[in-house]
Amino acid sequence: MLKPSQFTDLHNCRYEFFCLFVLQDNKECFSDDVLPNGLSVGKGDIVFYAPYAMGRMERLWGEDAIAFRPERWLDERGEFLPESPFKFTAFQAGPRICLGKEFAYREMKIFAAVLLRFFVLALHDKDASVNYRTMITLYIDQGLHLTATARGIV
Ligand code: HEM
Repeated sequence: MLKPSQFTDLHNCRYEFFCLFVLQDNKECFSDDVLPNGLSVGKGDIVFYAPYAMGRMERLWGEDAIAFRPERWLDERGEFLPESPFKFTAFQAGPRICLGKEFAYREMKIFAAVLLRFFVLALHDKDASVNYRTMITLYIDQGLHLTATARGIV
């Protein structure tokens, strides 16, 4: 059985993953407007934003922005500290924020908890380089080959 702290760990990992590996999205302007940085946009303009780039910006996340460091989502007591969805944009923000966000997190945690409860996973080839293909959705080039060994059930 996973302890609550391990669920927190899974939650941090999800955040860290989505912060680094969501590519891009776009919006169409409903009316003429001015963005917070002073840029004017007109009705019908399409505005693209790039969570992939935002997730790597040191200005937003600090000097170690590029590092996979799930602890960054914890406060000093080790409790999960959610970030503004306008900064952590994987699920977007505002009235059209992803309706399935919590469902998606729950689903991923249950899947990971069950998988890790029954199997130990190890890289098939520890020396192989792991790269992703830059496409609309990111996936691992050539796949990530793992060896799954059943855990002894206690
Ligand atoms: C990792 C998984 C997911 C990611 C990264 C994700 C991300 C997003 C993003 C970026 C949007 C666009 C929001 C906008 O246009 O401002 C969105 C919309 C939406 N998502 Fe998700 N989503 C995920 C999973 C799910 C799941 C599992 C469901 C349903 C069970 C779901 C339901 C929706 C719905 C209904 C909308 C439209 C909301 C609206 O336009 O009002 N999503 N999602």
